[in-house]
Amino acid sequence: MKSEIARLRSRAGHDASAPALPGHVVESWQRCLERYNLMPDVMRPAEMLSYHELQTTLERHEAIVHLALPEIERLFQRLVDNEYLVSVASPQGVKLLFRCDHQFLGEMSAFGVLPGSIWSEEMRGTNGIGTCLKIGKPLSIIGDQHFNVNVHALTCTVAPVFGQGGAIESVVNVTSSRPVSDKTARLVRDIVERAARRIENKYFAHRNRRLRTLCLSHESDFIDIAAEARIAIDDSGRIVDVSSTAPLLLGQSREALVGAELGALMDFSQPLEEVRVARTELPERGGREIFATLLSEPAGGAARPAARHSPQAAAPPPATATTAPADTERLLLNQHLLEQLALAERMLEARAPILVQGETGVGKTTFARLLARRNGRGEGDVVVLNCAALTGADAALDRLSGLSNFTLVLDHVEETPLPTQARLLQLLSDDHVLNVRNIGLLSIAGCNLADPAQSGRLRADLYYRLKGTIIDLPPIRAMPNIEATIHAAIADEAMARGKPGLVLDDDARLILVNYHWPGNLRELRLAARQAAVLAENGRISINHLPEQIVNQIAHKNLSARSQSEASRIEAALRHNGGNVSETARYLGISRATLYRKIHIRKIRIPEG
Ligand SMILES: Nc1ncnc2c1ncn2[C@@H]1O[C@H](COP(=O)(O)OP(=O)(O)OP(=O)(O)O)[C@@H](O)[C@H]1O
Repeated sequence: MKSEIARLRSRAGHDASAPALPGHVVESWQRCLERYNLMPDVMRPAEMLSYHELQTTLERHEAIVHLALPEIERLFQRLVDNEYLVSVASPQGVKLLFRCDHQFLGEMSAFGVLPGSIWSEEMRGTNGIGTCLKIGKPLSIIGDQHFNVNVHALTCTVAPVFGQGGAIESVVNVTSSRPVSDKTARLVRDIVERAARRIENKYFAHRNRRLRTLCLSHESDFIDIAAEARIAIDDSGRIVDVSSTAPLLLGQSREALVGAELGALMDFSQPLEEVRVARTELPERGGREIFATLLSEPAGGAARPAARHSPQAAAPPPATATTAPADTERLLLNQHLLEQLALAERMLEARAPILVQGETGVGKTTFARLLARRNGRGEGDVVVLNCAALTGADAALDRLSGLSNFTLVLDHVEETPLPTQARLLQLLSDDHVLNVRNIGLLSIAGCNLADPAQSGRLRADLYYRLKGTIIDLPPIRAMPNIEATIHAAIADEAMARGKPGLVLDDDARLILVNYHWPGNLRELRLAARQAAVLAENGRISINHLPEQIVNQIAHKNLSARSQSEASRIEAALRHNGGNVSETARYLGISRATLYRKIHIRKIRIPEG
């Protein structure tokens, strides 16, 4: 074997005295030389999909792309300081999702690492994505383990995401062009693998959303979605689908598991639908404990098929309800938002009600719709009610009581008229009924309902019925990295107008960073749109920004960075008529802190 490797090394133009190669690299090199007839020093022209082909491919893989998006963002945020590029590839090796620091992008594109680039082993030789697709295992391809000498600077760590029947559905990949220590490589591999398992488990829940699915774990708290295995069961209690981790957890092959009776495999002491968590021990696994929890059930009870096509579920939506439109918005998914989304998704899956609250324009409705759409109950099964416009006797509420299997979004819940509050409470009070009818409950409030100043808008019993998990979406001015949010909004609007790579002049940037954004994301989006439309010669200057924003800030000395906070505080004080308490609340800081900042920065408090 040693001489074989040396022979391969010299045939592949590599240093024959270098450390031993892992087996998967040797086998891949063999394929490159003997099967694909590749030459190590000849790079074929970068194989790329056209823009149109990439869009079509993205649409084809829409479900997994959608589910992978938050994971990719999370991975990127974790690894960004180490200059990693994060991507998700299709089963054909096409980089579909792509997240990379823009400073690093030029360097990566020189290696042909771009959105839409194809990284099959046949075309590119040994590489993370291509070799993972061949062998179906997580792996790293480090530096000169790549077959082609032109990409020896890269280190790629990858993990497959498995779908139906154990086929690879996508590959999660992180790439760096910096030397990586063994310890870092191991850590990164663990992070990537866990991300792949989380995507896989979400995808499992999505594709089996019409079936009863069980979540299995060695831990009874089910906190770590990456450590869970999942199985889907049909009406007769037979296993019809298993996640890639199920064979390992249950000590049986996929082939043995699919088609088996759940009851013959595991003996739970209580019926699963009656308990939150059931426990069993498997003799095959040395009596090791396994915990199971019911993840989803088709509507109408355990042993019945989903009610999606039943006359009830197919009834037209109530008159004042709107079915949530397809989520076509290009969202700015920052770390905080992604974490909130992941938390809310998990809680909604566990049938806990969610209350989304925040100021105008922070994205509450968008968040709720995105969440409802992702909530394993299927696209289209979302009913949005504008509570401010409902009367207690509204026919929409009557019709609601006949529907099953959907996510109910209650918008402007703090403005619900009192008679409607009573009726809503009546409809939503029975937890058991909501579970059996498979109804997810999501409310949106334009204020903090727990705030003493706001409490009393809702009856206490209804508030506690809807409260569940609270998601507070922050205003832009309270975001830790306002600048990144602004740049992302500009880049997005620029892209949508076919003007990628627009640059913000320094003055324009300082104005946007210093502004306090009372209209939040709505206002930012519109300002970014105006700037992108009016920009000339690839630059956005002060003249391209909305005049009223410029007027509020322009008289400041914008060249001083320290002005950032001072101007934001001054603008916030003006916005609140000089009232310090209101302004402190508005900025999310204490009154004492605000006074201290006013004193240090010598800020003038405007007359009320
Ligand atoms: N995550 C996001 N990324 C980018 N833009 C967003 C995001 N969320 C919302 N927006 C933009 O902000 C606008 C307002 O969002 P949305 O209607 O969800 O806010 P809201 O908090 O419900 O506002 P209101 O309380 O006034 O109804 C949207 O039309 C969208 O353009």
